[in-house]
Amino acid sequence: MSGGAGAEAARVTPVLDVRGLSVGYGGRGGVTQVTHEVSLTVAPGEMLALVGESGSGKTTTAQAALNLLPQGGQVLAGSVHLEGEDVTDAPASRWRSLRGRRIGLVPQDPAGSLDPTKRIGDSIAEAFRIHRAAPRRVLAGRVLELLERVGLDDPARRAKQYPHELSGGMKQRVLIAGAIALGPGLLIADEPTSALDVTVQRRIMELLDDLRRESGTGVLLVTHDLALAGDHADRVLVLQGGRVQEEGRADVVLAAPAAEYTRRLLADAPTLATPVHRVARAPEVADAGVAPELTEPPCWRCATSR
Ligand SMILES: Nc1ncnc2c1ncn2[C@@H]1O[C@H](COP(=O)(O)OP(=O)(O)OP(=O)(O)O)[C@@H](O)[C@H]1O
Repeated sequence: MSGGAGAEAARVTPVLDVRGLSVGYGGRGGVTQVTHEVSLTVAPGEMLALVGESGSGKTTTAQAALNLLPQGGQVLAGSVHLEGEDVTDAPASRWRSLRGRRIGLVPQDPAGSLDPTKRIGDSIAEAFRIHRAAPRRVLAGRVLELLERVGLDDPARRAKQYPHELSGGMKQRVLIAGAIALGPGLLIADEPTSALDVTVQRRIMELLDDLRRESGTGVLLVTHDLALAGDHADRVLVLQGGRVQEEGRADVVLAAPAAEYTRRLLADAPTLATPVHRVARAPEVADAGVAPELTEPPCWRCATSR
């Protein structure tokens, strides 16, 4: 776990405040409710992990917070506040402005999320262009700064490359660069590392940790991976069948879960048996092209088993 926003964070306005959110899917034939009065907050600089088995409502909750529910999805009750602004019923035009500027999205599939016909630099510049957020003369420099910020070596060369010339981890770094381009207060990361191998996965999570520490960006992490949540999130919120089962500090909930459902999830989580975060790093092999970096994070699992 890292970040340490904790109690201090509770006193400031959350970057995301979801209250009593119920979502359903359907049409004329009727609506099936899939989440039930879910409430959560993400403070500046904090990472909250939404965990739960497949179908528990993690993605639906994150999509509702972004106002990006798929067709047929509808908010049945509840509210969403972004940095104190009630955006529950905000019009589409307001949401277009909020996404990118105030909320960044880190997608699950880096390979499928970049335009294969666009150079990396142009993809990142797109965020500035859409929001008219940087004059043309400074755009190239801003793109290079971002590529450097997310740990890519030789930013000038990377900016000219196409997605197929980059590894999966590097593509995810590019997408993170695009997501943070306009300095949003909140990043929503839905299984951001599930398509990556373990070593690269860990370095991407460390990058997210660094960004939130340096910029105070809050992160809502959607993951089915309890080990990942335990190693990186400040707090976890456990969903089952669209209902909150428990919520609390990640180290506390995962070391001593109060809910029977969380105990079962932990018992069924094979990765918890192996401290994957302690796997020896071989960045030059697994994540070539990424600048060397980072120190060893503290380990809640080792601490609790000592
Ligand atoms: N587009 C959709 N249309 C109808 N039902 C949907 C749709 N998307 C999700 N659901 C339903 O909503 C419920 C919650 O799904 P959701 O994808 O939010 O769960 P999840 O916890 O993110 O699962 P996973 O980890 O598999 O992504 C499930 O019952 C699912 O079948």
